[in-house]
Amino acid sequence: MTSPSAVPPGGTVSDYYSSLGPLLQMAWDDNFHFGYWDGPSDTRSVREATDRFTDLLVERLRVGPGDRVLDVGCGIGKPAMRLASATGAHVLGITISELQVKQATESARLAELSDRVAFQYADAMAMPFDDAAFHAVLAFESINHMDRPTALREMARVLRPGGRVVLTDVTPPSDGSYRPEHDPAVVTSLTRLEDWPGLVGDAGLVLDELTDVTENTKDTAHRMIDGILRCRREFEARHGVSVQEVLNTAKSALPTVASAGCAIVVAHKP
Ligand SMILES: C[S@@+](CC[C@H](N)C(=O)[O-])C[C@H]1O[C@@H](n2cnc3c(N)ncnc32)[C@H](O)[C@@H]1O
Repeated sequence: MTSPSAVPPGGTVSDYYSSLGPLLQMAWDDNFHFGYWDGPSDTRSVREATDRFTDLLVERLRVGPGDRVLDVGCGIGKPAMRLASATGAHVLGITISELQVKQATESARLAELSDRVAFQYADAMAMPFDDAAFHAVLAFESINHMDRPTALREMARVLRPGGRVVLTDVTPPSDGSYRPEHDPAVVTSLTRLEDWPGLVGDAGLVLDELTDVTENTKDTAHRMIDGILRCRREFEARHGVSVQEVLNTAKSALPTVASAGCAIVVAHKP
């Protein structure tokens, strides 16, 4: 477990996760993404619901043993390890945070998956990989931190013909309250669900699925708040930093995510 550091003014995505990551791990899970529940009668825990969401994306990748999958914005590696275990594929996770590379690499070593799962620092908007290097690309709740057209073009470039891109995006609250010009966040931006067919087509990909899963992910916000309240004392004792301080430094992204929706996008390279 690492200790949080403050996000400097104008801080980067990497600063944001250095600050919020340790709190997310304690209050939520090592999966840094939304949970997926079938409805009010679904009693899955946060761990189960976040793994479930991973499984729903993994099945859409359609990969198997020997395939090479790129996990764009891999967090601390939990989805990549689950993907490799479930499919037998080789997975390379990239993130813009050196700290996450370190944590994810250590987790893969402990899980004895280092022969098939690796992590490296790389910017998804300028990837250091050859064209057509991967059979499939996963981007789980990471493209909201990127310039979408640039990131999608890069994903299309490194993908083999016939390969699939499977991603989730955070969508604006349906009440129209999201105002990009009022959001000082440098770390996240939202786009409407209706923009996705155009984004995919402009990147040279063919859209296979666009599903609004907001009804399934909407419990994420209140469960995360519950988690933060539950671990508050333990977090502050362990890290010597107040939870409020962490939330203040991360607040550029939190108000939007708290009432945001979620979409699954699947596309392939012709
Ligand atoms: C919400 S987390 C999701 C992590 C992981 N996919 C998961 O589901 O647990 C967003 C991730 O995107 C990464 N990220 C954001 N911008 C990036 C960029 N330009 N290049 C590579 N990774 C980036 C962050 O470092 C972080 O790992």
